[in-house]
Amino acid sequence: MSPPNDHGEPEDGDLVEAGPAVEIPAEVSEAVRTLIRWAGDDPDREGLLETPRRVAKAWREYARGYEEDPCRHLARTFEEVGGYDEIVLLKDIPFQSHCEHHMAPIIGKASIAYLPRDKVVGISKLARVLHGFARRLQVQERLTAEVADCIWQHLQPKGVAVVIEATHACMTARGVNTPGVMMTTSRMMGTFREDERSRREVLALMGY
Ligand SMILES: Nc1nc2c(ncn2[C@@H]2O[C@H](COP(=O)(O)OP(=O)(O)OP(=O)(O)O)[C@@H](O)[C@H]2O)c(=O)[nH]1
Ligand SMILES: [Zn+2]
Repeated sequence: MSPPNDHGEPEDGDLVEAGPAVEIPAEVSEAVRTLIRWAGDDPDREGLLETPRRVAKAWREYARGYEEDPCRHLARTFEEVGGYDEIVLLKDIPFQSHCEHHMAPIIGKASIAYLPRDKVVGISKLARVLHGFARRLQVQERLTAEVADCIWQHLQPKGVAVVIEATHACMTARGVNTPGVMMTTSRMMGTFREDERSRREVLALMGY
């Protein structure tokens, strides 16, 4: 089953609803109705009649990252930056994802930094790359690695540092039921991995 291709603008990560043209396959509606029955309720009662459509629409949004290659946002770069050769950091970017084990929300923030070699990218693009990978079924480790690898490959910088902190609803709202606990992951590449002073500097800028 292929996702709808009616998105065009706005781009991935923008806070909009899936468009009205979204067609919901009968098998998706039926799957949600089955889940409602499994949960112990009646999918034909009035309050739940529209729920399969709403859930399907919501999942088109949660899974928008599958509709594109998030690294495409790094295609447009700038070389004229007045000789700037220090760290570029986008700090505390809020994001939402879903864990691939329980399809439960992962809610957190990411700090993304790189040390440019000969080109920089429009700063919003770092957040777009993050959202493109986050709007998929994920584990936090892979999300962290995918964002860092994408920047490393497409900007060929001297260093990349990505730190993500998130809460996992599968831990806070079920299972081990431990609210308030955060998971932290990081990926350091190039200078930030090899040079202790650079690593400390970027972590300090991020507030760690
Ligand atoms: N490493 C990692 N683990 C995750 C992530 N998201 C969820 N998990 C964990 O994935 C694990 C799945 O464990 P399973 O034993 O297969 O599933 P489960 O029986 O539902 O486990 P519990 O959550 O402990 O009830 C759990 O320990 C989750 O906390 C993530 O992003 N990274
Ligand atoms: Zn989970």
